[in-house]
Amino acid sequence: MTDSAADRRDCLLRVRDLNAWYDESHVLHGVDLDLADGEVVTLLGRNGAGKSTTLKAIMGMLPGRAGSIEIAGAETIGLPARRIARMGVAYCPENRGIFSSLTVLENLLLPPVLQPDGLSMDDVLGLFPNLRARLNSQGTKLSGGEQQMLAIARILRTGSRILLLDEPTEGLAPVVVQEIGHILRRLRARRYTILLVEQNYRFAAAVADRHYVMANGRIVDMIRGDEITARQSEIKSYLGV
Ligand SMILES: Nc1ncnc2c1ncn2[C@@H]1O[C@H](COP(=O)(O)OP(=O)(O)OP(=O)(O)O)[C@@H](O)[C@H]1O
Repeated sequence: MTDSAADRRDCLLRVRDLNAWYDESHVLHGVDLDLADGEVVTLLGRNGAGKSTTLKAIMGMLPGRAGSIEIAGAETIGLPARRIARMGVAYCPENRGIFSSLTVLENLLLPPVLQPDGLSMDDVLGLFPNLRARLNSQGTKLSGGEQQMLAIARILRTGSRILLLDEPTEGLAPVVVQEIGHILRRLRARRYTILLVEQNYRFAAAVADRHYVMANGRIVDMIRGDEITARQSEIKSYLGV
């Protein structure tokens, strides 16, 4: 991986030799990855490869981590999650983290606005018109797709510009997956920088600029968006599909 001063300047998120542990269990073994400002990149890989752990480590949610994670040139490896959030990083967990006893509006208002360029409520609801119609519905009444949209919408208000999204399409019907894809393309057009964990490489191909493949806690390959068709059989074998 190149590492000149110019490359580092262009890099909004730069991860080097990232190691992570759950108690005694060593799960990440030297992850290296880069995201340029405005890039959408996926982490592909089989179950247990370390994709979710990579997102959690970048967000500062794992106490056991070592290596380097730079955000816009600032080292964050020793910082707690709340400080990393203030630097403009937001994490959307696989379980979506919607509070079922709160309404859509209350869920939307929950995370604090941390950066000046957070979207207004009107902007957010413009991106997610389904949510506008359901503002007073309780979290439990939402479909899986609506919950996913709410989880993404909620972090856009905070002003974060680096979005870490863990499997946003998991368990959703194909038509809803398409809607999520449409939203991610709109966020890309607005130059959000997105690192996305995905199992569905066809979906990944439609939304991302590049793809890192993970196995056994390491990045084992990088696939450019324009290579995905030519390298399809290789990708299938990486993913075991
Ligand atoms: N809270 C935890 N405590 C202990 N081990 C964990 C924990 N979470 C994940 N692991 C282990 O860490 C490894 C990496 O898991 P991770 O969730 O990052 O994989 P993944 O690539 O995201 O796959 P999946 O899609 O299955 O979540 C796996 O071996 C998993 O069993």
